[in-house]
Amino acid sequence: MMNELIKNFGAQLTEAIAIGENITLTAPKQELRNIVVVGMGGSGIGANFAKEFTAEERPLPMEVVKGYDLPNYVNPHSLVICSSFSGNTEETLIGLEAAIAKGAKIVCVSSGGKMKALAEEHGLDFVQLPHAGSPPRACLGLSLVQQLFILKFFGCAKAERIEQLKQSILLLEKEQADIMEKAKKMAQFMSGKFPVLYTHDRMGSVVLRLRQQLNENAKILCGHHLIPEMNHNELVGWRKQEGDFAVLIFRSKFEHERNQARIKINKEIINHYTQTLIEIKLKGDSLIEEAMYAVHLGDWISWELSVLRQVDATEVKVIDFLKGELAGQA
Ligand SMILES: O=P(O)(O)OC[C@H]1O[C@@H](O)[C@@H](O)[C@@H](O)[C@@H]1O
Repeated sequence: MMNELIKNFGAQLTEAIAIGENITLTAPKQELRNIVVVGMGGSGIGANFAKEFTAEERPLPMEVVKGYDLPNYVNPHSLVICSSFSGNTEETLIGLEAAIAKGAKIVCVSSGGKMKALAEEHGLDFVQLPHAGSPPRACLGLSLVQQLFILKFFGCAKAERIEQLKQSILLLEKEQADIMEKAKKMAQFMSGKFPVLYTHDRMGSVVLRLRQQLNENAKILCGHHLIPEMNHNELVGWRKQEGDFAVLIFRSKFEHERNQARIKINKEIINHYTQTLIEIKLKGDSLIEEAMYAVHLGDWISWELSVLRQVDATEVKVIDFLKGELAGQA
């Protein structure tokens, strides 16, 4: 059941750190100049988090690819991390094959599938994830933590980030009951409304994650955007809205001070058009702790909404249907 998997998030982070502390990676043959992570859905988003968590210290540019095409600049000076929980996602496998052809330094992160077979065939670094067969989105902790360890190995993440992950586990343990209670209330607040999620640009992965979880677990559409960029477009879109919205603004201690000023004004403006706007203050002493707190709260919200809407949180039959149709057209 999805609620059991959600409940296990802290334990999953612990398991992931133990795996990360023991991974074996090999040094690149060429000096690295850039990083590309290829991954879709629940496996791609781990890279969005890892990119934000290492923004301060990472000396190399990092791009997250969620599609068929690797950037033209990928070459033997690139680190390409391919992340697919099942190891069978079409776009990610095509990206992996392209990275092999371009001679990039490659690390694969997967529980098995075709990705593991390709990694073995080409002698690539491979990080083995456990729990094959689980829904990839319920294994975010596993893939995200491995990406941080991989970045650390290549000199792109501070050791402190792992310590902050450990702190997050303690925070989640402490806050578990409160988070579950909050999630219930939030789900009631959001029920029957179109959720619009906002936060600041240093933690965009948080709202992207919640959007994905609301889509797949609660089976609803959702919008999300970031401040300040949404001040240059989406804010105008509020002017002639007639829908029923639930606006959630995730507040963080790590907002740029100008974003703090922006959020205050944004709230006043949006409140003219909808009264159903709430702020969620994220707990935690680091960006990583705040983000893990938000992931856990958001996952529970998606679960509670699935209960209210009487939908099965686990099934994603329409994605399976789509994949079947695509296979028929190969
Ligand atoms: O992590 P992998 O297996 O590549 O899956 C990536 C994504 O694939 C989709 O089709 C769904 O199954 C998503 O829930 C999943 O996050």
